[in-house]
Amino acid sequence: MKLGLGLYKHMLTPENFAFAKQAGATHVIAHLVDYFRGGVHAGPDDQPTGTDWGWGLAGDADQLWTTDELVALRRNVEAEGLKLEAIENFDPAHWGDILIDGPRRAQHIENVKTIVRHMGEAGIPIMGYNFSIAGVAGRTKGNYARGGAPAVGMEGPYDLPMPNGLVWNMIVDPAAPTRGSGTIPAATPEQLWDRFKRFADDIFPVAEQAGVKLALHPDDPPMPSIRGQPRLVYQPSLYQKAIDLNPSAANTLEFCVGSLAEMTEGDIYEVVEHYSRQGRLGYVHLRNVRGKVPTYKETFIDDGEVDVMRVLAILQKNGFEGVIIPDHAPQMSCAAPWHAGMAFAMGYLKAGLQTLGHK
Ligand SMILES: O=C(O)[C@@H](O)[C@@H](O)[C@H](O)[C@H](O)CO
Repeated sequence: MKLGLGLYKHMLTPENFAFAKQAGATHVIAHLVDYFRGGVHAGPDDQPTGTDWGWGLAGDADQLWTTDELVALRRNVEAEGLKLEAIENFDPAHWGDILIDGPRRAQHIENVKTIVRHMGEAGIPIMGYNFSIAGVAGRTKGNYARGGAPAVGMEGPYDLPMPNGLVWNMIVDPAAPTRGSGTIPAATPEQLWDRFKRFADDIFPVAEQAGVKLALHPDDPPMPSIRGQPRLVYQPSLYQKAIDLNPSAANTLEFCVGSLAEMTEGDIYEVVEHYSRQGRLGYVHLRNVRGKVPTYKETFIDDGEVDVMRVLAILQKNGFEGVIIPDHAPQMSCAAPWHAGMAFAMGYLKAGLQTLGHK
């Protein structure tokens, strides 16, 4: 097992790569979608929570990530003595119509094929993704964690219908907020699973050929529906449905222990055992929480309901050799809230890995 650090797009800098290295990381997971562009956020280093118009503006629909820029990113990470393990999240501007089965679905499928091929050419092995219509929506922020540290959680369901022009909690039609253009029709769970199966059937063969694995994140937060739209993996057993849907070696999991622990069903240790035994974990988000949806709260990694050391031991027992990242953490009261919170989480994970014999 290897320790990594996830960095948002605006944090992909030599200084933050050096921070990752100093905090004990050997790998980086890079977000290339700018969640903070044109939205309402407490601050750029914070986790995005957004407003009823989501996190902010999606990217340029016509500008896919090129092989050259992916190679440059990988080389920048390697220049600091780290490895680039994965890119996390497609840009809703590039793939949104796959999620809502919109008129540009065929083009968006070609976009994803192109991005996956470019990743293979650039030598980046994993693409983390979150197959969700409403996206990471409905989270709240508060002084939820130890010592009143700012953290993310949920304060109840979030059912406000999604306006047209919003997909995956980001604005894909910049004119929509001023034009007012109605709401997206509610899909059915069957329709969502059909969209996922068609995506899998179209993309996994291309990913296999490109030498890239796709890693599916569970719903965050893992509610059966958010904003009137169904969710795909909101209970642990649904991860198995996603795995069984397509036997491709490219079909792996972005195994978020925090989101899984927020689910109302399952025993987290049995869940970790069940999925790590199958050898289908692309990489792991290892963070801690108290409570379940719709009112869970994120905690410092040592202070939640999950015995993180026990999770590490199960992953080790089942031979997981991939990357583990804290994903996100409560912020700490000091000059560098995000970095301090992340450093605490990294130190804890590093100690846990060392107790299992990892350097
Ligand atoms: O704030 C964050 O970074 C999280 O919301 C992500 O872990 C997100 O859940 C994943 O990237 C999947 O979309």
